[in-house]
Amino acid sequence: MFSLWLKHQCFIDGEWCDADDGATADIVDPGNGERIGSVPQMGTAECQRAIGAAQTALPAWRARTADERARIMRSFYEHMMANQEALATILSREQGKPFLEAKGEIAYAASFLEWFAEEGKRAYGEVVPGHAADRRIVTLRQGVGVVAAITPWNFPSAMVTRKLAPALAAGCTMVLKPAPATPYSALALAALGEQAGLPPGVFNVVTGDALAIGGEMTRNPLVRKLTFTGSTEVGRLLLRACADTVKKVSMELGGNAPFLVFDDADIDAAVEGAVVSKFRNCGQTCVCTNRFYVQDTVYDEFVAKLAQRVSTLPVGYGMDEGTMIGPLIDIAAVHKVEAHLEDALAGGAALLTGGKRSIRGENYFEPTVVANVKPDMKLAREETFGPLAGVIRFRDEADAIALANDTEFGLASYFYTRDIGRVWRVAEALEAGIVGINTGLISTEVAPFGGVKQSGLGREGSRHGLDDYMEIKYLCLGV
Ligand SMILES: NC(=O)C1=CN([C@@H]2O[C@H](COP(=O)(O)OP(=O)(O)OC[C@H]3O[C@@H](n4cnc5c(N)ncnc54)[C@H](OP(=O)(O)O)[C@@H]3O)[C@@H](O)[C@H]2O)C=CC1
Ligand SMILES: O=C(O)CCCC(=O)O
Repeated sequence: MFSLWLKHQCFIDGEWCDADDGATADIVDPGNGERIGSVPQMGTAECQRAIGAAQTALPAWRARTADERARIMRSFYEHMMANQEALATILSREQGKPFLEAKGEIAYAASFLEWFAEEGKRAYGEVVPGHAADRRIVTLRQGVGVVAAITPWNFPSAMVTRKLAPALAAGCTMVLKPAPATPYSALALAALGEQAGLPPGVFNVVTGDALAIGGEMTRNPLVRKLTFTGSTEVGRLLLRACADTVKKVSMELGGNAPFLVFDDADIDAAVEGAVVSKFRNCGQTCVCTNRFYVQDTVYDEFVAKLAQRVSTLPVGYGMDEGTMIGPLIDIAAVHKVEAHLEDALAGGAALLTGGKRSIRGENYFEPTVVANVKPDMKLAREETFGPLAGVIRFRDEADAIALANDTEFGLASYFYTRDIGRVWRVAEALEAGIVGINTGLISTEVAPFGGVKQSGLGREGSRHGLDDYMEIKYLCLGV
């Protein structure tokens, strides 16, 4: 079953194909260094063909009723769930996350198809009271057209469907460039979409050179929207590149999530929430907590309990039973964690648990907790994207809010308190698109996911996620 969905070719206009020059790139399991296989290393010409195919497929896909599209999407969802274990195996092997987490990601990824299949049926327009007795005003919501998508390696399945599902529901067609480290989950989705009945050209996947493919996607006037998840740095480049053809854009960029623990919080619950929000996917999630702030009076209790809990998290290969912390994606990611830890320790932080590479292999790093962290240390200023938790003290509510907002990012934030007045005050004051209150897990297909400040533009998931793939047209009727 694993190999059935392991596709080593790209998918353009309903055909499985190689790069024009036959070039390929090897894909390696980050957990054991084994070569899984190789995929085409495509460039400008192949991407241009994929965009052409998406443009050709657009009129017929757009002309179908929402219900016809929904039936195919529902079948796509069912194919995913029927193959959940095989897809999770591919995901865990190419990305490294524990198999159970990978299974969870497949269900999460599939949920977008199910949810948007239904939401597409509710893409209502409106009748606006006219401005003159002989005029009638009506709005239509129409799909934006051909969409280009660039997705990251940390959620190789869910970040695809979170973009693909609303696009399909809106009547759009898509060309996807998955991250070079994790193409197999995306290629498996192309195969499942084909089985579910997506017509040729509606969903195309090209793997290969980021600059060549990204360049074509941003330059080509047929592409009417670019949707991207990745770093803020690359997001800025893509935004600039889209300016010449004035594309609609969605940007899910970097985060620097604060996690506040007030003195009235349930500390044990806060520790559990902290572990979930920090160590999910080995800390490689844009909504992972990056900075913990704990009120003076409960600081010692919180750090002691957190360190104790973190020291019990089993590190191991993703496919091994019981693993909760898998490998990082590559050695560069390990170096980033080490640099942040070194900077903190040099500045006087105290290591409570972890602090070194694991004996499991070179991409493995022990889950780590450091106390006495200062707000100006690297681990609190930059996204670590790894299993390193640094804990900072705060005095009072105003202090906590000021510290939390002292960043150019604004994606997720979390806080624990049992004071209902504080719940409202802090939730309103935090500069973030997402606020987890007494929970460390905020992701679901039904809620609008996205950031403020330099964490991005637009929302994914929920009814707002459909809007990002639609344009409003208004009709002015003389009667
Ligand atoms: N918001 C999020 O979910 C994510 C945030 N990050 C953050 O970014 C840091 C770096 O991770 P990284 O994987 O390098 O993320 P990047 O943002 O660099 O890459 C994300 C995707 O964009 C592609 N890309 C890069 N440059 C271009 C370009 N000029 N045109 C088109 N596509 C491009 C990459 O391909 P290629 O690799 O071939 O360059 C990859 O597929 C992480 O440590 C983390 O802090 C990373 C991943 C996800
Ligand atoms: O952008 C990311 O890092 C993926 C977020 C996964 C989620 O929805 O929680």
